[in-house]
Amino acid sequence: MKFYLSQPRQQFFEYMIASLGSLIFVGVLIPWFLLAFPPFLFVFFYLQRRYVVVSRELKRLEAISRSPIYAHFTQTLQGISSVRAYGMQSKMHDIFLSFIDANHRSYILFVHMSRWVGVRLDFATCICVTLASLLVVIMRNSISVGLAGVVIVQSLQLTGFIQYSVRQAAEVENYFTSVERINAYSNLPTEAKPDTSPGIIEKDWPSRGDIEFVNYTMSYRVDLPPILNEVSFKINAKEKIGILGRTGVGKSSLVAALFRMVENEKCTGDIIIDSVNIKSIGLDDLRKRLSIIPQDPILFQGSLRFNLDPFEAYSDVEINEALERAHLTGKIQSLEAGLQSAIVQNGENFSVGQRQLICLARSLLRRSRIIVMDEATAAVDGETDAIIQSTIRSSFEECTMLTIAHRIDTVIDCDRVLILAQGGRIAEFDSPHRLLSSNPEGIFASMVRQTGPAVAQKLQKAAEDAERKRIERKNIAE
Ligand SMILES: Nc1ncnc2c1ncn2[C@@H]1O[C@H](COP(=O)(O)OP(=O)(O)OP(=O)(O)O)[C@@H](O)[C@H]1O
Repeated sequence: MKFYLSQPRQQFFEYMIASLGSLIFVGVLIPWFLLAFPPFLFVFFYLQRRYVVVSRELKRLEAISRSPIYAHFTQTLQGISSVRAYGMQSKMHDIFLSFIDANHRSYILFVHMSRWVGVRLDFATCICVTLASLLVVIMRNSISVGLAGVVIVQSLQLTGFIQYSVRQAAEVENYFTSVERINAYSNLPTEAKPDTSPGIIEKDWPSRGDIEFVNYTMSYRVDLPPILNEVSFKINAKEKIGILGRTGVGKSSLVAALFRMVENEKCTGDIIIDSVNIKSIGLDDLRKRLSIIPQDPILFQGSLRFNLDPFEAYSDVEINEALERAHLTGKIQSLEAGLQSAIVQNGENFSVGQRQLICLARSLLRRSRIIVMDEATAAVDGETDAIIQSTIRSSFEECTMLTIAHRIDTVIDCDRVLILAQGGRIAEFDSPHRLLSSNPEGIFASMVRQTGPAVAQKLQKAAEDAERKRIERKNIAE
C-alpha cells in the first residue's frame, strides 16, 4: 500500500513542478504556445477520465476473479491425495483453467485499455510538439538557434511529463480498487459481538454443566430451510451423551448452535446452560467456557506450548500433566525441543491421531465442564481411539460430554444417546439399553442390527453392562 500510494504521489509532485518549469520556459520564449497549450491539457485530462472509468472497473473485475485462482490452487494442494485417489486431476485442472480464463478476460481488456489510452496520449503529445516546432519556425527571427532547440526539447519534456502524470493519476485510481476490496472485507457482517458479560455469569460458570435446548430452530441462512426444527431436550450435569444420525441430519449443527456459530432471524428458541441463556452472554465468555475436540483437529503454526496454552495461563507443570493424561508424554520426550517444538501450518508434522490427542490435552488443561467431541475419533486408528476413550473415561468423569459418533461402539456406554432424524428433529433419546429393549423397531436398534449379528450381540451386551454400572453408581450416590 505504502509503495502504491507514496511513490506515485511523490513522482506526481516532482513531475508537476518540472512541467511548470518547462511551461514557464517555453511560454517566455514563445508566448503563443501558452494560448495553444490549454486545449491539449483538456485533451489529456479528457482521455484520462475516459480511460479511468473503464480501467477501474476492469481492474476491479480482474482482482475479484484472481482470488478463486489462489483459493483453488491452495485447496487442490491441501487435498492433493484425495484428488489423486478419486482420479480428479483433469477435472481440477479444467476448473483451474476456467478460473484463469475468467481472470484473463478482464486482464486482457485492461491491457487493451492501457494501449488505447497510450496511443491517444502519444498522438496528442506529437501534435503538441509539432505545434511548438511550428511556432519556433514562425518566430525564427526573434529567437536564436540554440534557444529554439531548447524550446523544442522543453515542449517534448513538458508533454512527456504531463502524459506520465495522467497515467500515474489513473494508476493510483486503479490500485485503489485494492483498498476498496480491503474495505469490503472489513465491512463483512460479523458474528455477534464478543463483549463480556459482567454480572450475568459466575467466574466458574458452568459449574454444574447441564444443558437445555428449548424449541430451538436453526437455519444456516435466512433463505435456507431449517436444519434443526423446534428441538427440545435436557442434558443433566455430568451426563455422557452420544449423538447419532444419518449423515447430514444436523449433528454438527447442534454443536454449532451450542457455540453460537450461526445466528440469524431464523435461529429461534433458547439454549440454557446452568440456568443461563447463552444468548445473553458474550461470545468470548461462552466459547472460553466450553471445549470442543473437532473432527478435524486444528493446530496453529507456532510452538507446541503455544498450541496448548495460547494465553500463557498455565505453568509447564500443568501442561506436562495434561500431556501425560493424554498419553503424549512419550511423544513429547522424543522431541528435541520438548514443549517448544515447532508445529507447522495445520499441524502437519503430527499424525491426525496425535493432533487429536493434543486437542484432548488442550481440553484437559482448560478443565471445562462441558466437552464436545465431534466425530473426534473418526480419523484415527483403533489403538489411538482406545487411548482417547480411556483418557475420556478417566479424565472427564466430572464433565458433561456430548459425543458425535460414527461408530456405535463409541457411544454404546454413554448414559443416553440422542438420535437425530431427517428434518432436524429428535427421533429417540434414551439410554442405549432402554432403546434396544423397549424400542426394537427404532432407529438405534436398526443401526445396531445393521452391524451384523456378532457385533450386534456384543453391542447389546455392552449396553446392558453400561446400564448395570450406571444403576450401581446411582445407588451408591443415593
Ligand atoms: N455452513 C453451512 N451452510 C449451509 N448449509 C450447511 C452448512 N453446514 C452444514 N450445512 C448443511 O446442514 C445440513 C446438516 O449438516 P451437519 O454437518 O450438521 O450434519 P451432520 O449430521 O453433522 O453430517 P455429517 O455426519 O456428515 O457430519 C447438511 O445438509 C449440510 O449440507
